[in-house]
Amino acid sequence: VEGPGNIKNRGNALRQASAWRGSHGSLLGVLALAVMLGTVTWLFLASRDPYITETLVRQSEVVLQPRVYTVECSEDYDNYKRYPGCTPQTCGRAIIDNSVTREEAKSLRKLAERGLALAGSDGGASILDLHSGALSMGKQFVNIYRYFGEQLSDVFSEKDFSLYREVRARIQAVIAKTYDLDPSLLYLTKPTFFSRINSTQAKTQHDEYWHPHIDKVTYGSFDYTSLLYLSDYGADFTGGRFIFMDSNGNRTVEPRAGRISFFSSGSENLHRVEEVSWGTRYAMTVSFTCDPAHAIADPVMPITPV
Ligand SMILES: O=C(O)CCC(=O)C(=O)O
Ligand SMILES: [Fe+2]
Repeated sequence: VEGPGNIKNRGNALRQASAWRGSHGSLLGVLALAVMLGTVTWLFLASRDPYITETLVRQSEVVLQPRVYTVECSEDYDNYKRYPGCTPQTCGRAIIDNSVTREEAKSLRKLAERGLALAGSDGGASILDLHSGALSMGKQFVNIYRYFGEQLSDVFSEKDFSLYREVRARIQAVIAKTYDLDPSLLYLTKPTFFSRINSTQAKTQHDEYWHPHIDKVTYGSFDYTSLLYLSDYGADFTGGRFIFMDSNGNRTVEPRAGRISFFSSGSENLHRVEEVSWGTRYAMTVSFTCDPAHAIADPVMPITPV
């Protein structure tokens, strides 16, 4: 309950304010408006993730025809021999969800889980490369074929390797079809690997998967990069979106099990992976070169001596 004193005080204050407003009214109004506008703008910008500008495809969507985004090719390809029918002439990105089934993606994830359970990085990012045999272990890598030898027949089967080959061939076919290439002129190249990422703090540079990079610079032989996602953004993990870093903003792909994202590997497709904040993210990197000298054979089940 306000006493008479308070009412009097307020009366004085109001009188003083109105006298002041008499001479400075319009200036005060403009200032107040500017401060208000500034605050609203700041709140709006601060509430947005500065790295995300546009989502190309959400986890919940199912893309049944390749969703293609064309970007101008960089000059990177000029520094390499050109292979007609393969070297990118149209560059860009594309996403497709029905070339690999979710069942197949699940089987591949199980394969990756079993392989990575043999060791794994101390930091948040582990890889398993069935071609070279490289497997993250602690702060380094081991060669599974040498290190685990015969034990591997308890971990992998011929079926796992044939599934890899089958899926690799289907990815190759969809890339060729989308970019109007001769599929027989694309060759699998290295490295090709499964990745497992969680939110454990990085212990070595190998764990720092989130840095922006250009695959053609990082891996040399790549002309087309593809990623087959083996787990679901939002359900299996959070963070971990794939981000194309264009000069006019970022464009993201939300991983979905069975989703293939493929793109030309030059600097027109600078990209990074957002840090995983919760859960575990599995993916498979499968890339192709136009240069037969950089071709590798499909991984094969090691023959165990009898
Ligand atoms: O896992 C991803 O989404 C991208 C990985 C990547 O950029 C790479 O392997 O070069
Ligand atoms: Fe990459």
